[in-house]
Amino acid sequence: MGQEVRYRVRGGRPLSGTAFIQGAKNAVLPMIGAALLAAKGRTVLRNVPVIEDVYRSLELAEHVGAKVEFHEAERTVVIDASRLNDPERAVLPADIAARFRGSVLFVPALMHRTGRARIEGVGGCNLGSRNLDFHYRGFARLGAEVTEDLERNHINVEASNLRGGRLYLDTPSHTGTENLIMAAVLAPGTTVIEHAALEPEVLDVISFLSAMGAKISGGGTGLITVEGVEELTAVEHTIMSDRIDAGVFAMTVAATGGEVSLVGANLDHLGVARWKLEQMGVGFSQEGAVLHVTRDPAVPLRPINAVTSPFPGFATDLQSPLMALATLAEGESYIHEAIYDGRFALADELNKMGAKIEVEGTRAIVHGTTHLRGTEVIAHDLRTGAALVLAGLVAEGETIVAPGYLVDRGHAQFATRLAALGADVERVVAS
Ligand SMILES: CC(=O)N[C@H]1[C@@H](OP(=O)(O)OP(=O)(O)OC[C@H]2O[C@@H](n3ccc(=O)[nH]c3=O)[C@H](O)[C@@H]2O)O[C@H](CO)[C@@H](O)[C@@H]1O
Ligand SMILES: C=C(OP(=O)(O)O)C(=O)O
Repeated sequence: MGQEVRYRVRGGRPLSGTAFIQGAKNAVLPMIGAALLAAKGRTVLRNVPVIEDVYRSLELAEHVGAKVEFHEAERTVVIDASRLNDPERAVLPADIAARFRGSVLFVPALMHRTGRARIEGVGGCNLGSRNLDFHYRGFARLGAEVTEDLERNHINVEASNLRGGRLYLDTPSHTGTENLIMAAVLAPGTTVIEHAALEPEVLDVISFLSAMGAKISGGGTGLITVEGVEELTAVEHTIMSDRIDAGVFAMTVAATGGEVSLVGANLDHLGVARWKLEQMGVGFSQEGAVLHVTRDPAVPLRPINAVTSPFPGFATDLQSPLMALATLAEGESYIHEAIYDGRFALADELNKMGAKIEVEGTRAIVHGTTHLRGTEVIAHDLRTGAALVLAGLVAEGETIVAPGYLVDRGHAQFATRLAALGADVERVVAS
């Protein structure tokens, strides 16, 4: 992982001012994979967040044969995938692919462009069991041959003859839906995906693919139909704003108190999280593309009950900052994590800071109000890291959150953007 990054946070300041919400991590990653489907021209992606997962994704794109430019100041990525046709290079090596979940989103382009893919590792946040069976079984139903090399822990996909088919997802998997759409767009015939994901990022990916020439209908209804086309064209697309980044900033304001404008945030994309935060005492008002968030620090936060579920339910990625926020509420909050069985590693870290959280399986009770004290805590995953920075901003004294790489996987310029609101937070790099 190279340099050691940590976040040093000192609590006690209310936040005020303007924060710029980044482009969505979970939209740009599938779009980098989708850009590789275009055999001609150059794809231009705008509003790309400058985060570690995007670096990894671009490294992977180069590894398989695409030409990539990342103009960071302009938040623009240019991808030329015209020479991506060498089956020998159709490999997702563990040293890159195991560092982020989005690596699995390269498989459809490799299948279509080279006829095969070898997956040597797929990473992402360590959230307990995270299967990819819907992806592999879906590829197989579309005509691919998927085999597992148990000795090496590799998955081999041979796909010389993809064609449309009827698919059903047991749960509406977010990347599963994107991956199966991408596998279907260039496969002759009709593909139907039942019980498809409804997340706004999935719809953004559909609109990107549609601009490229794909024929996709039913996005946002749970029943998606794809008519295979012969080729896709490289286009320009502006990535939607990141609803999880927006939710984390809104919850941080909820924790410290204050008034903040979130440029680019869309209240509708917060789904149920919006209503939960309002019940806790947070004020929202949307003015065009700017979301105003207020919380009066003199009025105690109310406790909350939340169950994570696919969009528009309470987003699992916002469950960690909600848990940190609930430690400040007056009374008992109940959280049921229904998507990932490994998301509660945060509770022990918050307890080290003085929180009182009991975990039983996938349910947690947060006893508030607690007075948080700064200490050294571990970011077990991306959102745990962000939640601990949030907790540090209301804790007495200094909180050190490490490894910072995990926060940097998904939040761009996190310390800089919080500091612009008056927070005392630094990203420290030890060599
Ligand atoms: C890169 C990206 O977009 N990541 C997001 C995506 O992850 P990701 O797409 O991996 O999440 P899924 O929606 O696929 O996972 C949801 C649940 O379904 C299970 N499952 C999923 C696929 C499968 O083949 N078999 C299976 O059993 C998973 O173990 C999990 O319990 O959606 C999650 C849920 O909103 C978010 O937390 C992640 O930030
Ligand atoms: C779980 C997350 O990401 P990933 O799926 O990339 O691990 C997340 O964004 O919180």
